[in-house]
Amino acid sequence: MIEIKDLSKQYGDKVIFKDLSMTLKDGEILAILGPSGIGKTTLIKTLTGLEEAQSGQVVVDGESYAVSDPAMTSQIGLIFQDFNLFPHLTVRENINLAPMNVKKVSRVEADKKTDDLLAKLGLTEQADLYPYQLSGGQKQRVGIARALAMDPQVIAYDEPTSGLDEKATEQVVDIMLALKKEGVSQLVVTHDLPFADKVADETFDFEKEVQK
Ligand SMILES: Nc1ncnc2c1ncn2[C@@H]1O[C@H](COP(=O)(O)OP(=O)(O)OP(=O)(O)O)[C@@H](O)[C@H]1O
Repeated sequence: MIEIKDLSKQYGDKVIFKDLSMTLKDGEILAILGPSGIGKTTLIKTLTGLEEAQSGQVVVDGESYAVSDPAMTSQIGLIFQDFNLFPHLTVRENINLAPMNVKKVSRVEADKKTDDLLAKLGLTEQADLYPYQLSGGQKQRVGIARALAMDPQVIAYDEPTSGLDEKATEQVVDIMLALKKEGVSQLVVTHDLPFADKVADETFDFEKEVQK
């Protein structure tokens, strides 16, 4: 279980959210809903260490961390809205990169895990292609494989269906539900309500819950 407690973030004088708290249960999909510009992406960025919060704690399985503690942020795998794949690396190299560079896993071991993830996500044939050779849905799935390669406690998605057609959106739904079956906890920022309806166990309405 992940508990986010009293998280506050401002950019300069502008308060984005104050004393925000939420709980993500094991194996649950929590959808964070709210209008554009309200601070959903900022929340995901503070939880993954891309933005510093003013204050807040995150309790992971009973252990409490300051929100910016890399020991916590490294447990959350982020899937970016615009995929953020490295354009000069193949699909395989994109997925292998963090396990090899950060976790110091051998290439043989990294390749083995990457092959498993590619098979699971229906990307085996794309292993040696570059991002520009992929569809939007395939790029999204590479982003998911890249996050999963680091064995995170939680997967966080920022608007995973934006720019995807219906079929690619359905594939994201299927992947998220399959990961849920495996017990992966997932956090998803979205303003795609039909999509949220399909995947979410719980919703967090930013507008209602967040004080400024
Ligand atoms: N680096 C920054 N410096 C200053 N203000 C910022 C910065 N990043 C975001 N903001 C502001 O913070 C607010 C929240 O932005 P955020 O991107 O988190 O919204 P959002 O809810 O994710 O919106 P969207 O659904 O459009 O992505 C916005 O008013 C935005 O202008």
